[in-house]
Amino acid sequence: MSSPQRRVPLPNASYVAEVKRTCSALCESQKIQVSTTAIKRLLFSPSFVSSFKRVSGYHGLNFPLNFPSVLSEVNFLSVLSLLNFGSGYRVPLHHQTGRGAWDSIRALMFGLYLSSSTGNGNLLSAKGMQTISEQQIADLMSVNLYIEQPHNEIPGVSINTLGGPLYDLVKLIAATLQETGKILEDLGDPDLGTFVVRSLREADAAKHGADPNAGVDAILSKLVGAFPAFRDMAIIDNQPVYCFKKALFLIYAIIIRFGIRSTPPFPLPNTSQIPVFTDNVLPSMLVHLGVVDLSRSTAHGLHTIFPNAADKAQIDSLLQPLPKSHTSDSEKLSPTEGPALNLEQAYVLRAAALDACERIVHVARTLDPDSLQADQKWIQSITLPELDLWLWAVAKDRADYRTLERFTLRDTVFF
Ligand SMILES: Nc1nc2c(c(CN[C@H]3C=C[C@H](O)[C@@H]3O)cn2[C@@H]2O[C@H](COP(=O)(O)O)[C@@H](O)[C@H]2O)c(=O)[nH]1
Repeated sequence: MSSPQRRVPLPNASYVAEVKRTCSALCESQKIQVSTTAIKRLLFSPSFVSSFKRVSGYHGLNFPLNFPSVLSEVNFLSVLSLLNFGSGYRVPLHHQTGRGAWDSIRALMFGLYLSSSTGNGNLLSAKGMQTISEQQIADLMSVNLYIEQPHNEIPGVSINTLGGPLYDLVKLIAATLQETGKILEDLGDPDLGTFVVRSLREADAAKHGADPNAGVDAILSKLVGAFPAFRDMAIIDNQPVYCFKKALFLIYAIIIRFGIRSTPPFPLPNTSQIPVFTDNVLPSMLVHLGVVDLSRSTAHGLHTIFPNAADKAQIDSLLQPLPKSHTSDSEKLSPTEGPALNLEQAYVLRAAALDACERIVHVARTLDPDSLQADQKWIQSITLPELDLWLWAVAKDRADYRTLERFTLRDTVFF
């Protein structure tokens, strides 16, 4: 069988348009349904209305680190985005460290940054990224790379050997750092931040016409063109699909941090139409909240993966407001493993989530203003990144949401 990720052509110049078009087309050909009724049920639900502003307002990208320069912070955010994967290892990570994928990668980034400032050489430079060992990564993430296995010859005796899912994750991280560091070095760039700042400047210089996505297109094409770890795309049933979650996240992280300044240190692209950063959380939540309907999507067996998802009573209960006794910290249950998918299934679901978010924002924007009460008017102006953050963060915000299963895919560096 040919790999879905081999021989995928890069999009033509309109990266953003191609992301949106290919995700929508795949959603449609896979018979995934997103109805306006289901979208409105979410938008006007007590859960959404009562938590949207609070939950989508905290982006969590202000790090308590004393960056010596703007470039150093851009580099930090860029490498963080490069490593923003590992969702398939959430359960073993929680089991060993009490943290999920995102918090584990953040811990790793802190560790790499802080050890770089103690005279060990800059581990976040192109050269440094190539020197980091698997053991160093494991230590900084507080994961144990050894598993106990029964001794081959001596019954009753077990030995510790390298292995297990977290060893696989650490290998993926090490390989991603090494590969990216090597490419940067070959390009003559001292670090990823330098590459990103140059791309921002070149995107600005090349800006022409009225296309609001021209800037994001230009930066995406540079990141995706240069680094395999950003080439988040596949061919599913002969259709190309482009998600580019980490590259889009990187661009938006820069906007969040530097867009608030009256004079940003470098030109920033227009991100008003930036697609959501589609991972495993977004599609899983949209299925549980009754927006993405998989019941007719039989080609890749998606109709069976979340058996309770179409249960009306469950959807109704999830759309109720957060019960007072169940605030975020009251219960930190260890998550349970959701359905393990293959690459094709995962791309179809991620594409569906990306397209569903486009539709949600479109429905919100086109609500009849006369039908809205004064305290509902804000719904019309929700943005894609706010919706992304709400879906991602609300999944951790309520005890009942925390128990909802997310699908998993291991062995990927894309989400
Ligand atoms: N769509 C979307 N996906 C996101 C994020 C983030 C980071 N969010 C923080 C950073 C900026 C935001 O403003 C948030 O404060 C991580 N992930 C994905 O989740 C995956 C699961 O992780 P966990 O549940 O920990 O195991 C992780 O591998 C990664 O693929 C996001 O924002 N949107």
